[in-house]
Amino acid sequence: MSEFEQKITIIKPDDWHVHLRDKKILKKVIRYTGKFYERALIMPNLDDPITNCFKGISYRNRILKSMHLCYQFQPLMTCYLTSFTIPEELEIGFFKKIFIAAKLYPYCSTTNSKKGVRKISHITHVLERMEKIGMPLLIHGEKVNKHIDIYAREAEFIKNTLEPLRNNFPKLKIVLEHITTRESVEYIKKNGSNYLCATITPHHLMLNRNDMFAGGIQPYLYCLPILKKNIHQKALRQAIASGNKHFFLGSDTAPHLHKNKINLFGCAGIFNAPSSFLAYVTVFEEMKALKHLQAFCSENGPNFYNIPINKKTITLIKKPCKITKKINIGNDKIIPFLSGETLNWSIKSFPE
Ligand SMILES: NC(=O)N[C@@H](CC(=O)O)C(=O)O
Ligand SMILES: [Zn+2]
Ligand SMILES: [Zn+2]
Repeated sequence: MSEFEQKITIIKPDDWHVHLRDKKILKKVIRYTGKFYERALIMPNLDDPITNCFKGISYRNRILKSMHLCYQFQPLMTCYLTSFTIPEELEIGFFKKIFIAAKLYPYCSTTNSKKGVRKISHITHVLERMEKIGMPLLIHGEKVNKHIDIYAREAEFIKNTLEPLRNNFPKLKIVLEHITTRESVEYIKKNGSNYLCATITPHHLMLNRNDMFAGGIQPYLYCLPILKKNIHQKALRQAIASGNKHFFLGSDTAPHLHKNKINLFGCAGIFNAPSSFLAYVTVFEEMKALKHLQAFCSENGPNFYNIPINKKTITLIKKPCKITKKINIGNDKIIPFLSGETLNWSIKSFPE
């Protein structure tokens, strides 16, 4: 694939980190993931988190019922770990293909993580079982307490939590979700394997913390882990441009209603489903690394999760594409990442 190409066809991508929420929001946002992605790994942090098989099955059914005819994708479910998670429940969920992974939210680290895990020692038996059965552990990797600087949470987590966890469970498959720092990139470059990979979001590739304060505070760019300094953004961009197969696509599309974004104590999360794929393409092109686009979007993820690579393809053409300005939801709205902006690439054809 040359850098001057006007048309690119790649294997249809999957999104390995998606928040769809529920009810009204689910119904409105779901089509945007279906427009670009063949499969999506659904995060379990609903207001009432998905903590067992029963909740996993009913949430998947609600997702399938909300699916738009033209824009279908396969939802792959995850289970939310708490201090009360029962290893047998996870094992049944994994073998019955209800869940393909379990998610670790450190207590109070992000949206809906109040039922998260306070100490790794509380889930030792769960992790032992996951290691034994080959069930991947997905991690929101931030160590949060009032003494740790918000910009240092991810590095502290790697040092104080992830390192010991990997030493104790060397055969546990782990995805460090939405990495944001140079230290994390280095860590994955050094230790990445079939047991350790990381996802990277389009907003952490395109933005740094200056953008959050450009022309006044920008609540729509507030997400967790928070946007970091430009040196970290640069390291993330170089990581994907290097073609290292231990990084893959996880958009962390995280819709929140406008009123909750601009509120006092506004919520963290960026809804990027309408723009995520085209944003990734833009960054790969800027980095002159389009030859690695397909592996990042469509191969490295399934290889890690041990599932087949998609058969369908998606074709991009070099034609301006304007990103949806807003999505109305009742009397409120959700504003997407890159709302109203024009990107250089459009989708040419949707696979049958
Ligand atoms: N990324 C975010 O800022 N928010 C996510 C949760 C998460 O992925 O940490 C959300 O659910 O809103
Ligand atoms: Zn997270
Ligand atoms: Zn997320």
